[in-house]
Amino acid sequence: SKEQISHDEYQKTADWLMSQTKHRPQVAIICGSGLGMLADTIKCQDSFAYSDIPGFPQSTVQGHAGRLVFGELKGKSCVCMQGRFHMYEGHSLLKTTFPVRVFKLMGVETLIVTNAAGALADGLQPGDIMIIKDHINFPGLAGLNPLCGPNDEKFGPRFPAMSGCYDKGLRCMAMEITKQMGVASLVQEGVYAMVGGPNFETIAEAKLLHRLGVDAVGMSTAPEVVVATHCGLRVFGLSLITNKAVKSYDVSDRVNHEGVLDVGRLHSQTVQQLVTELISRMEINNNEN
Ligand SMILES: Nc1nc2ncn(CCNC(CO)CO)c2c(=O)[nH]1
Repeated sequence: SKEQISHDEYQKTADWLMSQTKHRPQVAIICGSGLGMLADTIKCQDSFAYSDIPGFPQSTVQGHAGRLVFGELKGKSCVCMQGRFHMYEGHSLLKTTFPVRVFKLMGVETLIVTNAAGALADGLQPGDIMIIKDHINFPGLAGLNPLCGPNDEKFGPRFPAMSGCYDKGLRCMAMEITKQMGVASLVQEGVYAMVGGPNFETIAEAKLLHRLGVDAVGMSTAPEVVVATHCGLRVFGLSLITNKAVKSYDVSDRVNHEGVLDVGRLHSQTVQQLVTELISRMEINNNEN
């Protein structure tokens, strides 16, 4: 039978975390492959290994630490996932998106997701940043969706709309920040596609995705954004482009994870600066929860 996670299980994890830290985060950040050092810039940290958090899945991918870091970034209370969960690890989509609902129950209002992705658009090069304008959730289109099963009305509606799920205001703010950082030439908006993985896509699959209007491809992010949108979080997403997807049979290039992590480490500074500046500028509703 289909795995279900009860509201109480989310609540239990949220309550445990709120008993362990005084921080009440307004912003949650999910760090993608090689981008975990963003968490290291958080001030007054309280951090927890995923293995110590009741109900949390375990990270198994190189480049994904497995720590939940609470603290302050530019005066804003944040929680950062140093290491995310992927469908290809064998986690159910309920497990990969479990933290999002826990963040919601802790009072988080904005989710920032980052990932490493392969470029399909010709104008995107390794080291570039793609601000996610929208996504295509291929597993979700085939019914691999974290919202499948009974709907929990306490989180959101049975049939949630997804149009405009990547907040326009935050996207405009981010574009403005990249101009002021002097890196606007490395940044563009685009469509992100999630594929299941763990294998990288074939040449025919890369050509198909490109033909379908996809700009960057990865193996994460869409499920977390679907769950975040369902429960009313504001979402901002970006992809660090770590390599170009192979779209031609004439080349012998092959993508590998080590290369993905190398580019991630090389360019994590720019991602970190952009995300930190975005957090410092975003208005936060100081409504008491
Ligand atoms: N061509 C291509 N290049 C990529 N660079 C990063 N990713 C995202 C997947 N990241 C995995 C493997 O590095 C780890 O989560 C991809 C991808 O899916 N395809």
